[in-house]
Amino acid sequence: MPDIHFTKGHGTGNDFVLFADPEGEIELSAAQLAAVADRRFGVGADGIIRAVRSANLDAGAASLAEDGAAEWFMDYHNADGSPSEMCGNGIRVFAEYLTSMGLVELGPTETLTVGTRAGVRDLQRNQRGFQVDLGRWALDGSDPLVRAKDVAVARPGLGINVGNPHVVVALSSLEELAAADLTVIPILDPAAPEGANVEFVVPHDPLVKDGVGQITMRVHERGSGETLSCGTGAAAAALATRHWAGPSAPNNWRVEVPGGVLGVRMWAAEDGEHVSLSGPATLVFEGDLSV
Ligand SMILES: N[C@@H](CCC[C@H](N)C(=O)O)C(=O)O
Repeated sequence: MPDIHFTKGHGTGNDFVLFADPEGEIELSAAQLAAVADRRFGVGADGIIRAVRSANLDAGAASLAEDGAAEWFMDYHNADGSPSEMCGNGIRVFAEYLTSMGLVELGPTETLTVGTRAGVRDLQRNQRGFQVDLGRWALDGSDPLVRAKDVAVARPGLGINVGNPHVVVALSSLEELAAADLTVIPILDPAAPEGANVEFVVPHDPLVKDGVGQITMRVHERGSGETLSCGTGAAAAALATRHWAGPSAPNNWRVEVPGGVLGVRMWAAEDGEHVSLSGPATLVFEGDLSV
């Protein structure tokens, strides 16, 4: 039964339990992770993040750290104990955690490279908190019909991968968005074999203000249920809205989520178009638990 010193943090209300396991000695089962994330019987969180040195990952995971390019690996699990490839809010909070715990030193203009199951990701501090390059994105062609409880008719969804899988659905008004019951898992047709995070988005009218696209979204996260924010989901929602809006749509987006505001930017890199996410990263308290 390991004793774990943890830190609780959040990014726009998407909250995490973080702990350091530099040597890679702590393997928690899905049931143990879910018990920590439980909001009544545990610490409570949307996700659990273990900080492990890439050099100490087991052989399978080590390939994901891309030959040690990143000193630290973000081992991310959802509230139900399932692993995910990537977490856009979590990786910013992870960067804040590593720096504030003195596990890495990061100058104001330096880049921190973090290993994830989706590959390595680069972060820098900015005026919002941290910016992370989520890398190349792709339409995944899944495009299921999506039915959410208390949304009158099934809607067409756009499947987008930003390191992890998303389906984005447009709703017509903020009233309709508020009425959706996202405590119930939205039904996808066809079903996604690996599951998907589902974002419901309302484009603002006018869509663009001062050159920046404006949307509001809510999300049902795979493995965690409705959360106050999802960073990769915000990126997917902005990408989907730009796709629907056509060629004149901007590359900078302001995404309102129930827990705050995130910034999304699409930009041309040597290997194709990347998408970046900016937002706050806040550490709240520390504690000890026996798992
Ligand atoms: N909240 C995260 C996404 C966490 C993982 C997701 N639930 C999945 O299973 O892919 C974010 O901020 O991106």
